[in-house]
Amino acid sequence: MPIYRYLRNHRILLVIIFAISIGGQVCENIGYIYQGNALQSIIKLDLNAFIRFGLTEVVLMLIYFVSSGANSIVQSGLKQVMDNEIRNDISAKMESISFEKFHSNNSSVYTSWLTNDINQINSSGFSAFFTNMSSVVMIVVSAATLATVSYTYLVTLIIGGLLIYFAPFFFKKIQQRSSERVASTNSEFTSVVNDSFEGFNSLYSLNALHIIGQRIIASAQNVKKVNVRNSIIGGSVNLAINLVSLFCQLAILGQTGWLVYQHQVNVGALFSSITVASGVFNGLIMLSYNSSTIRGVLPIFTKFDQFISNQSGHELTTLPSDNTVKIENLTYHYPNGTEHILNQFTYTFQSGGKYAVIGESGRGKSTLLNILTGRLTGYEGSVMIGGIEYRTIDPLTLTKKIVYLDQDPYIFDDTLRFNLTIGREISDEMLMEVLKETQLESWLAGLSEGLNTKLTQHGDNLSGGQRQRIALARGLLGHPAILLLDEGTSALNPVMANAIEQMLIHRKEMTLIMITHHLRPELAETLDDVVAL
Ligand SMILES: Nc1ncnc2c1ncn2[C@@H]1O[C@H](COP(=O)(O)OP(=O)(O)OP(=O)(O)O)[C@@H](O)[C@H]1O
Repeated sequence: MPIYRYLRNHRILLVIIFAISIGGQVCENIGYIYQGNALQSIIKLDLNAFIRFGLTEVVLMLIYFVSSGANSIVQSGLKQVMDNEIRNDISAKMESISFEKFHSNNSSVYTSWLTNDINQINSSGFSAFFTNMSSVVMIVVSAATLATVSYTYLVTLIIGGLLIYFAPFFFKKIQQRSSERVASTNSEFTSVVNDSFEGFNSLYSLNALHIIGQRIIASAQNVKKVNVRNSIIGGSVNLAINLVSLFCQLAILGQTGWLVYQHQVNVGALFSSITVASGVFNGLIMLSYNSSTIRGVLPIFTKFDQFISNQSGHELTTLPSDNTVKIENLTYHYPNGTEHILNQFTYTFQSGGKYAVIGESGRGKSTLLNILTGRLTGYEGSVMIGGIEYRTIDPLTLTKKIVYLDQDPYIFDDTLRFNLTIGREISDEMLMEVLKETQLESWLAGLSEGLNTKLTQHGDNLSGGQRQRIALARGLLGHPAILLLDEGTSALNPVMANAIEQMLIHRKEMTLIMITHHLRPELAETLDDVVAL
């Protein structure tokens, strides 16, 4: 089972938790025996023995409470560690995910994985495992305690135990389906909430902010419905187990009554036996219930594993020095679309050449750049860099050479420095140089905290032109061999746009392919070619 993958990494802590559980449980059970002895003493009117047995029981119970408390502290720390291990595993796989694979889900789905799903694994997986561990200890220690009173109890315990443990297996499939429904509805809900808030600006201008509440409430109703259904299923399983347990406890009561009647045990032992026997059955109920809860989190792991395992099998991770991009008979159609885009397009972009791509809206300009950057892979025809077919190259390797700046560059909720370096080691001198090239120098001079100025997510505290230039600056800092610009200067005034375009054109080694809707004559003159789609 996948949760054991994570538990196995912490064997020593698990042994400690197990040992504390056994110690605590032994104390609790001996405590019950002393309680029975105290009762028996008072029946015989032996006050001294009653106090002695009573006090011993109190001490034993205190030890049990302290050990339980200590155990839950250790368990809670360990659960957090394991939650983070799962998050790390998913994040690590994201480092090599293909562009298409990532976009096969809405980004809020990943948010839901790392929040809702991990919370569910924590509460229904790891917590249930620890409860199971103490249940097993409770069952074994309590059964052993009962056996010291009479071996005949063991027969009833074994039959009852099997019935209680296996009762939920009748509900296994229905429970699994219900838990899959809960996980997918939770992720849909996160997606709707995200989408509604992301659309705030558009809804605000349309005076339709009430739509946010409407969509969220409609989706929340679904969450409620599947959770209620899930609780009904869980409740039915519990009811079945509790009925079996009640039957078994009655059997133990009858058996104990018979032993007392036969003078084989005294009234004190009868009292302890019934208390300890209820411990066995409670342990069995918890074991059975939690085992089915653990099975319920399996679909979450299956979902993670399926997503993670279907990575692309491209082998090539180094590229030739020749950066000529040769396209032959290229046609693409989106998996969810019907039309053929770029019908049999053939063209060669020379290494170091400067190109503009023009064409009416919808002709496939952005699609072409997405293919050239390796983001879209399922094309027909051939695309080669330095004579090597793209299909044989790992798409992430292509991004080492090719930088693509799309129409909507993302600004992180972090400093200007981070937004430029993205964690790369780059000197301040180099940052200043690129800021000068992208005409951001005078803007930087006005920032009180300079490179350490905080930018907000999506760059809400920036103009469209500033966002474009920051994105261009961080792209140039990667020293791309090929720069693909999708309307990269559209938000700039013509003077600034011209200055930046000329700076890019003067980078001799770099191939520049830029989509533009407004090809100014002075730009067209300086280009090697204008590709019309
Ligand atoms: N993710 C997608 N799924 C399905 N169809 C898409 C997708 N993206 C684009 N298309 C379709 O592909 C066609 C080409 O789109 P593309 O964005 O490449 O055109 P474009 O020439 O860049 O347009 P624009 O100048 O308006 O940006 C369009 O008909 C568009 O509807």
